[in-house]
Formats: sequence, C-alpha cells, structure tokens
Amino acid sequence: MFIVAATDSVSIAPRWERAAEEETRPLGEAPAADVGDALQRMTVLDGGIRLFTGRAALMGNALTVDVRSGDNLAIHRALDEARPGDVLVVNGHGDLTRALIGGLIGEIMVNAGVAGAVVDGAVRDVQALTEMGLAVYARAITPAGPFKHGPGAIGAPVAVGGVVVAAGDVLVGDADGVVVVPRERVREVVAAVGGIAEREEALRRRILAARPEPAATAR
Ligand SMILES: O=C([O-])CC(=O)C(=O)O
Ligand SMILES: [Mg+2]
Repeated sequence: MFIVAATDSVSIAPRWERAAEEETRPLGEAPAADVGDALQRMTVLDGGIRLFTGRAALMGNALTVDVRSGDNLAIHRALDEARPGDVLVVNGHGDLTRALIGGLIGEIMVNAGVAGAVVDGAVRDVQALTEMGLAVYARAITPAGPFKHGPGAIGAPVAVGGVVVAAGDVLVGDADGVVVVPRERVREVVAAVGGIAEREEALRRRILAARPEPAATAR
C-alpha cells in the first residue's frame, strides 16, 4: 500500500481463479451488447453505471472489493493483490457522496497493470484517469474525497449495477456499458458471440437493401 493505515478490518479471500488471456481475448473484440445477448441478455449492469473516462474498451478478470460507503481503504489494499489484466470491481453501495477512486488510485492501477474499474458509487479526477488511458465506469462524479478507515472485503462476491460479480469473472465494457461473463461461461460465450455478430450483419444487409434510393424519397 502507498498509504499508511491499519488494514485488520479488511478481509481477503485466500485465492480465486482467473480466466486465461488466450481464452478471453475474443471477448475484448466483441461489442458488449453482443456479449450480453450471448448471456440471454442477463448479467448486464444497469445503465446507471456509466463511462466517465475517454477510454471505453475494458476487458479483464474481476478483482472484487466491497467497501464501507464512502471509504476506500479496501481499494488501496486490494491493489496489492492485483495481477496484470485485472479489472477493479467495487461495490460502493451506490453512495454518490464520496469518490472511491481518483488519480492516485489510477496511478497505482497503472503500476499493477489494471486496465480499468467499475464502481457502484462515485469517482473523481476523471481528467487524470482519462490521460492514463484507464476505462472507468461508475454511477457519478464528485470532487468529495473518501475516508480510509475500512472495513472492507477483497475477493468476495460483490453486487455492482444490479449484478453479482465473483472474483475472476470476466468484465467486458464499451461505450454502451458493462457486461459480466461468469468465469465458468467464458468458453460458451466466446463460442456464441461470433454467430450473433454474423446474424446481426445479415439482418443489417437486408435492411440496407430495402432502403429507398434518395431520389425516391425526395419531393
Ligand atoms: O483520495 C482518494 O483516495 C481518491 C482519490 O482522489 C485518488 O485516488 O486520487
Ligand atoms: Mg485524487
């Protein structure tokens, strides 16, 4: 940790599995909407979780953190557990009064190879987070800073945007929002997304083929 604080009140799961990068790569190339459709349109975060940085593309394994509302001690501690390719997933209990992540946490994320964050709460320093190339999704922005007292839990299942996320699940985000792929369903979803994109493309071609020539609609 880069801050000095006692962390006895923060529990840490002993271990969890992460999906291998070779296995998840196709999910990073697919639209989040198609990934959600491959999951029967379930496990998609609600639209209150919005993108606040210039970079939208997000894909990686969840590093889950449950915090006390308005307190980010457990996030600081969680980043000691981060592996490259992780995505920080924080249940901030929908609290919009305190920013749980900002530019300094962002710099630690960059050091750890964490590509982005999904926060069911607020964030700040969004310009700096954008300049770092991080994809950060949250419910709100506020300049109000967080407290750092705990308690918290790292690596336990969390609720974010109305969806339960387990540590090691795969998150896929783009300009539309964020979808959760349960780790045990990664293979099935990877197999399904290509077909969804092809069916959409075939339908789009039929729609475009039926479009009247501009001259036919002009008066
Ligand atoms: O004060 C905090 O912990 C949140 C923040 O703004 C930062 O990480 O820069
Ligand atoms: Mg800050």
